[in-house]
Amino acid sequence: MSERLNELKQQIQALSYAYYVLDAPTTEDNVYDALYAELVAIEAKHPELVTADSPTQRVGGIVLDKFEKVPHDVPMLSMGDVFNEAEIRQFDQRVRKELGVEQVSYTVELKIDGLALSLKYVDGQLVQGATRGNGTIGENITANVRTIRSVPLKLTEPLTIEIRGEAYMPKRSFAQLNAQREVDGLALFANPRNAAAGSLRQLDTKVAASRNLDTYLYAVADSSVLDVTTHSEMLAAIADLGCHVNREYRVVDSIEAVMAYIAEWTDKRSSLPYDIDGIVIKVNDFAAQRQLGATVKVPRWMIAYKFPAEEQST
Ligand SMILES: NC(=O)c1cnc(N)c2cc(Br)sc12
Repeated sequence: MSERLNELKQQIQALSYAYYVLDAPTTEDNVYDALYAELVAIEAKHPELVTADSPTQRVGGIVLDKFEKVPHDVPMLSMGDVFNEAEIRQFDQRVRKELGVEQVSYTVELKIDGLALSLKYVDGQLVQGATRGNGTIGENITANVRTIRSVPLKLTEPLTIEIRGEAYMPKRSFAQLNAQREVDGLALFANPRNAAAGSLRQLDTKVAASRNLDTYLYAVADSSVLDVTTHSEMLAAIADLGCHVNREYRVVDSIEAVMAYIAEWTDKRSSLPYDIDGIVIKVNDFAAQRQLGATVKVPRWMIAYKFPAEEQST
């Protein structure tokens, strides 16, 4: 029986990964539903065989009375914002001067307009999900994070690692949620970011599970756990571990190429199924990042170019 149970868990996990992480469903919903129903039935008969990484354990039906505070051993820093080309060029000049080089490789990424998230794994098992909080103390929202289908409950490797990123609500989920709140006479959320934050701060996990949240993961608290020397290699490594990584990142070798990427996504951002509020520009090489270091509040090797505030439609 436990053999069939493990087979079902692997099959369901593979289908769920394809659907929620690769955004490429490989089977009809009814096939998934039948496998899931069989797993639920076997676990109901053999509760001793239920494991924390079973797909049935995502919505625990837990109602907390509060969120406990948890420390971030490695502070979750924010980043400096820039608003125009001149400031981007100043960043590039400072970086090349401090590194003593003519040319620097940058990783450019979409800045997801969501809520910063920390995911701690021990031997590959998800043991804690937390908010950024003030950067050194966050809130333990593990029960809610487990309900996000793109968050792996178990990594493909038994690593002990802290992976960070953004939880967000897709635009379509936001529109559906506000439409239902309108019908129910409830206050509407102002934007998907507030809706995602409000959903993850729900004490009732069933509510969080109903909000169709998603994640894009883009950092590791201690990259020495992985055999990587650059940010782009790290992104590929956490994608291989089963994390949802945004595919639009690029490695570029000039600030001109950074500008071109910004121009491209300034035009295309409204067509994305999720909100972005800027472009993140990072020195790609980890040794160079260490050489540049950080101020008390922000790293000196990355900046966020923020899009101009959108005209509010009247
Ligand atoms: N890809 C990234 O690095 C990224 C994307 N979206 C965000 N909201 C943030 C925030 C920080 Br801090 S980094 C980052």
